[in-house]
Amino acid sequence: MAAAPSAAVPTLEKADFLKLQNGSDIRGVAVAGVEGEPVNLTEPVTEAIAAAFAAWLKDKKKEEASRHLSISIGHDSRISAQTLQDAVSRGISSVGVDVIQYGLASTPAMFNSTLTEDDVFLCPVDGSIMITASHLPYNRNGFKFFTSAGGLGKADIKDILELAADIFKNSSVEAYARNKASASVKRVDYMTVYTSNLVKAVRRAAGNIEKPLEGFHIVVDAGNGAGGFFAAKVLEPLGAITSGSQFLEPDGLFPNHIPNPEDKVAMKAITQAVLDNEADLGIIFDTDVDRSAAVDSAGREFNRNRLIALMSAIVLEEHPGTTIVTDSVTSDGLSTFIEKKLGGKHRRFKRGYKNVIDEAIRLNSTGEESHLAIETSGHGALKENHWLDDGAYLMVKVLNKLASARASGAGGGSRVLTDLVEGLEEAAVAVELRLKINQSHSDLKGGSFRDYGEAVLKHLENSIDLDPKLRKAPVNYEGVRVSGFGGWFLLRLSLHDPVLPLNIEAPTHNDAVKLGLAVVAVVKEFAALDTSALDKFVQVS
Ligand SMILES: O=P(O)(O)OC[C@H]1O[C@H](O)[C@H](O)[C@@H](O)[C@@H]1O
Repeated sequence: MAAAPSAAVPTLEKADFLKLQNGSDIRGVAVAGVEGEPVNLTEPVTEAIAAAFAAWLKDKKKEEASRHLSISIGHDSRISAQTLQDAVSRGISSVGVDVIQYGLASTPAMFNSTLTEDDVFLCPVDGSIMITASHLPYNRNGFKFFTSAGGLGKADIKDILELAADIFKNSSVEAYARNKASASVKRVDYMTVYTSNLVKAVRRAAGNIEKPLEGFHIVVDAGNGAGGFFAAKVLEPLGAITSGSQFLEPDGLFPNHIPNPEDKVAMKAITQAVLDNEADLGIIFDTDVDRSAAVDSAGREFNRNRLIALMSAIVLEEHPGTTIVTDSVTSDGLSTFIEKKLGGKHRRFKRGYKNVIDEAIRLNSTGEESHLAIETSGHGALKENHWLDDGAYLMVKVLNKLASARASGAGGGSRVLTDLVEGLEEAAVAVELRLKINQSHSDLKGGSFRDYGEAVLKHLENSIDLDPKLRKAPVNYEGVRVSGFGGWFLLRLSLHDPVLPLNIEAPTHNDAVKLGLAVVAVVKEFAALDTSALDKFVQVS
């Protein structure tokens, strides 16, 4: 609220607000009841953050000061969604900016609302807030912010949180009431606009056929997140049968599985649904639908490297030779596939969806053409779709492929997709072990976990230089990536957590252990590092 601190609201410092930053998102605990996780995304904190975003936006748009600005708000299926939506609305209104509530929505739809030109739906909005904590547990929640230039970056989020701390401290009840009176709150069914655009995109690609998916049986698993719309509002109008789709109803306790295409249990659930229903294709989304994965009719998963291979094949058919930007944990097999089989260029960049998208945009600005930025996590953005990070749009590209293959007489089912990734070499063993840094350990000597992690990486790098069986990757943008024993490993700092994730891929468990041992030798010297996961892995049974 311009939240007037009261006796009931504890004093919060700038540092408390800054702790809510998670890269380019804001994340916190919004629901009480989990031991050791006190609520820090309270209503007053939320109001202050929303007010800060609105004030930041007003500042950016000063030259348009004569008109009322508007911000759209959407949320996923979390149980704290309603409370936070109301608090966000109050915060925005307190600065005199209009609020347009969309209700249950997807993250990409929110960004889209800053680009859509449609007066009836009060679009385009000047800014947008998605209330979500992606796949995190039910007690968390958070915010993602957009303008027509895309998602806000780390630096902007930091500015907004600093401003929120000031607003929280200094606001007066009078100013709040005055500003609020001049702002309006409206509700709009924007998801109808967004989904009809997805439907139109598939129809257009199929040569303006009304039902290009007629006869295809496609099951959707929304994991009780916000993605249930995809079955009734996208697939069915296109003619697909969607019976057997599951967990489409929003339920913020996520009773069936975590909505996360990287999660093994989630992937098993959609795979089983495809097989049980003898469907042509399965589609799964994360909670807020900016990530997705698919499963073919034989139960083969298109997630992680395989999803990237599939999307690369589709995009490289349309744009021969283009550069595919991916995150850092992608496999060697994927690089070979993109470069040798598909004739594209692979830029293995850093982890983080914003990092890969920004890198693709940067490459284009330097004259290197790139049409796809995608992470193993299932985040993916295409140039043709305004670099919008959209799991649903990735699936639209997959549907286009199915429809066009059938139109050109190819056999039915998802065979065409399976064929597209033929030749992708996959390691028999692929693991991710996450080594925690104990931040209160004396070995940190008062320094930050980042400095400590960097010291581990430096030491590892030096030790690799001394080992003739190991070879450092000649081009690498994050952490230490090393080849050897027919495989590779990457040790890097987590984007947000005091953790060093270690990815290992190798042809056999034995080879993977040999790679793991090269890391063990180094990390053992760092007492604040919890190496138990790695120790367990290298103990060959
Ligand atoms: O660095 P990590 O801890 O593995 O996390 C990396 C992940 O962080 C967030 O979830 C981002 O949304 C992802 O884009 C990113 O891949």
